[in-house]
Amino acid sequence: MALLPGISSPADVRALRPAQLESLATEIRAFLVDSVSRTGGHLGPNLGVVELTIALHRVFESPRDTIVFDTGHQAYVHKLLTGRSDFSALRQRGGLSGYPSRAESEHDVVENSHASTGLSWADGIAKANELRGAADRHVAVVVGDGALTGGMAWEALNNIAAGQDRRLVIVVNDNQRSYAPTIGGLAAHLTTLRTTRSYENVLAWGKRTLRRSGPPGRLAYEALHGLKKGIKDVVAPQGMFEDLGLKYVGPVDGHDVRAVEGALARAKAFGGPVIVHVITEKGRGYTPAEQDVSDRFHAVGVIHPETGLPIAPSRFGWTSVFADEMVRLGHRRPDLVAITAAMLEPVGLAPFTSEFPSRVFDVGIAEQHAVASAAGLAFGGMHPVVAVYATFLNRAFDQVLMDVALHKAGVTFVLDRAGITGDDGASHNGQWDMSLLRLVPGLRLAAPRDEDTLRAALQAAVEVDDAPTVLRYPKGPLPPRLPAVDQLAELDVLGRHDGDERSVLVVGVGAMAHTATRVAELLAAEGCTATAVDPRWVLPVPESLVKAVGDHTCAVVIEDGVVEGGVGSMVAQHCAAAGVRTPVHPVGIPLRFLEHASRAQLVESLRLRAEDIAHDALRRLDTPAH
Ligand SMILES: Cc1ncc(C[n+]2csc(CCOP(=O)(O)OP(=O)(O)O)c2C)c(N)n1
Ligand SMILES: CC(=O)[C@@H](O)[C@H](O)COP(=O)(O)O
Ligand SMILES: [Mg+2]
Repeated sequence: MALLPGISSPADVRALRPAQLESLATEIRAFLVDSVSRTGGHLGPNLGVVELTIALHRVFESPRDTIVFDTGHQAYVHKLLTGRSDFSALRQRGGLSGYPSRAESEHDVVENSHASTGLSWADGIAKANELRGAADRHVAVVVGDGALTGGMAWEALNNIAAGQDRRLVIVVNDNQRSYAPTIGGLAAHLTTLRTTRSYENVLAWGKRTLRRSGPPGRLAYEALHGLKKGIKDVVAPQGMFEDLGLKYVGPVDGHDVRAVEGALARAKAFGGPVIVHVITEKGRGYTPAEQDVSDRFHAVGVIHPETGLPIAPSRFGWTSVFADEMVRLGHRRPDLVAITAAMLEPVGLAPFTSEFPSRVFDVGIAEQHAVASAAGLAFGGMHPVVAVYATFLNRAFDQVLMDVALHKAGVTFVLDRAGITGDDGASHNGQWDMSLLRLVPGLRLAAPRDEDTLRAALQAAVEVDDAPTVLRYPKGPLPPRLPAVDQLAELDVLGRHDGDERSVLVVGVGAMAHTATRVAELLAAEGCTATAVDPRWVLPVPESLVKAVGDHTCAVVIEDGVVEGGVGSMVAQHCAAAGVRTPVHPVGIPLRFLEHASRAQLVESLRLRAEDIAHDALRRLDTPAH
């Protein structure tokens, strides 16, 4: 009889007999493949943590004990074991979030999908437990080998090691991958730890046989055991974790649910900070994922469950244009180098890597290091292009400001997934970059509207060697080309409609230029005079844009970013400073976190569709100024 339908809480998992656990794991894997192939999601990471998550909920008593997932994309099994079995609308409005969600369950804690913060959360929770007289409660945190390459993880480990009495179990989910194989010295160290598994097996044999063969055998075993410590130090210098004062348990086969349960129970019994090193396989148990060299089905769209092939082939998108133009520029500019933070394929640097393997640096999930090292590369005479998702640049703002801009370094930042992305939830929308980066002296930011303007912006950006330059573009397929019909200084005029005295300047930032063009048409249909323009470079605000605003009775600035401090607010500020009295209305994302939904649903609910913007503009125009 199927076990999964009978699981509605961790207590049900703990009530299972050990002999039932492998069957439960098999059922969960089948569920994940069947369900996630219909909705899309992080199939590979979750297939790799089935046994681990079962063991976690058998050893720790959530929510009395706290279980934290770093990045959280691997929490589907946790959701299944904590009473959430309807994955039919995963990552869709009204359905389960693709990450932990407190609104969904008392078992969920960290909703932030930015990697490498889990250990800090765990440190804080363990300190709070101690201070609130709940020191007997345990905190377990699952952190991937990729997330461990983030600097915050090491800041946290340093602090966790200082709390020797805090009940904190760090589960290193070592599947040797971020998207691609995890890079760096840490990955190498984890590898040496993994290779000691053979010594563990020899030692286990020694324990079983030698110790049963009387005093000589016991002596032999003790010698072997001492040798093992020596060997481990030689083969796998335990120092990194143990020198930090952290006990180390492992490596453990992460797909042997009883072995993981035993290791977690031992770690829990220590009563202090312990690392449990669990060896897992991303995509485990699903051949298309296991055979996916690129990223073991890290994140898939809707796929054929039998083959793993995508139902809808991915279309030529913004990322592909960047990828292509980078290669073209790379041939022309030997000083051009590229930096990725563990997302080489997703940001489009694979073609550049194929052509110029020595000129690409994958720094791991380490955006702050990526930016500061870019300042170093620029100092050394290179022109770095740092390619990250817009939302992940947030954590490297200080490095952009103080390491790049303060030193007038010619570094180009390419921000993919800028604006509303939607289904990955609140922390993945690239909505803050323009409001943040407007504060950086000397920084120049371009928001291309189509393929031609993206190529032109990248070409121009890499020519700037005395200031940071930034390009930002959205997720997904390219919109049609949108050629200018005229020019107003450096402003591309996209549409010009003569009408009555109500003259509206409609400014489209980046991909919103397409919306702006439509808004102008709708306003013209209502008799207004309407001009749609795209400044292309929006930071600093072009003077010609301020002048164009002054030539109209009102202006609307449409951007796929936070309105607070965004381009629209800057245009209004510059107009006020220039004595231009034309009212400027910023239109964009309000100052709040967006629930997970499709981009289209969020655009509609935020009234960012052309018809909504035109309607609101008309209402303002027809409302007498008080
Ligand atoms: C700060 C930040 N940068 C980049 C990402 C994108 N990202 C999401 S998951 C992931 C790889 C995580 O690897 P790992 O921690 O080993 O987890 P696994 O998927 O292997 O279980 C990356 C780079 C992110 N979530 N946060
Ligand atoms: C958690 C994670 O992997 C994210 O970075 C996200 O899933 C990216 O999704 P896209 O690459 O599809 O935008
Ligand atoms: Mg990993």
